[in-house]
Amino acid sequence: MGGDEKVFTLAQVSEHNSPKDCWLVINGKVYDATNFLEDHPGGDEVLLSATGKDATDDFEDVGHSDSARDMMAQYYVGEIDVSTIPKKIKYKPANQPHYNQDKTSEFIIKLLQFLVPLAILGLAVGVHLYTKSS
Ligand code: HEM
Repeated sequence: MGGDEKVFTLAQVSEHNSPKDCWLVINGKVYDATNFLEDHPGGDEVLLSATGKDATDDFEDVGHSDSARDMMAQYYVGEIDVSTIPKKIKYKPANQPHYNQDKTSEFIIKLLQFLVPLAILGLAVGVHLYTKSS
């Protein structure tokens, strides 16, 4: 590129957010998809809802084909000033309480699962022997 490409801010791109004027930001580039809206195999609604933001993730999530990527060149209008795109908020999971670290209760349950049937069996044998002898 000769360095003469237009650089738009996200605010400028965001103004083009209607079916008659639809611009998209994908992989740092700005596309005027207005004439493509009707022909887009994924429908015009997804494209319109992808305006006013960095649509890279939405675009990539679909897993567009190489031919779809080749088509993009004809809609290219310039670059996005990346400093105007809000930084992605990384999801940071809250510190989870380390539950059940104490394995003692688990061990006692296992022990009981073994001992209780044994005790019942022992009791049954005891009762049997007792009733037989008396
Ligand atoms: C200028 C930009 C775009 C072009 C040239 C384009 C082109 C295409 C093409 C050719 C297909 C057919 C399947 C394929 O070949 O991969 C397609 C499908 C699709 N596109 Fe796009 N697309 C663009 C942007 C977007 C964006 C930003 C989104 C999401 C917000 C999107 C969502 C979809 C969906 C949901 C499908 C349908 C997938 C399916 O039903 O199998 N596209 N697109």
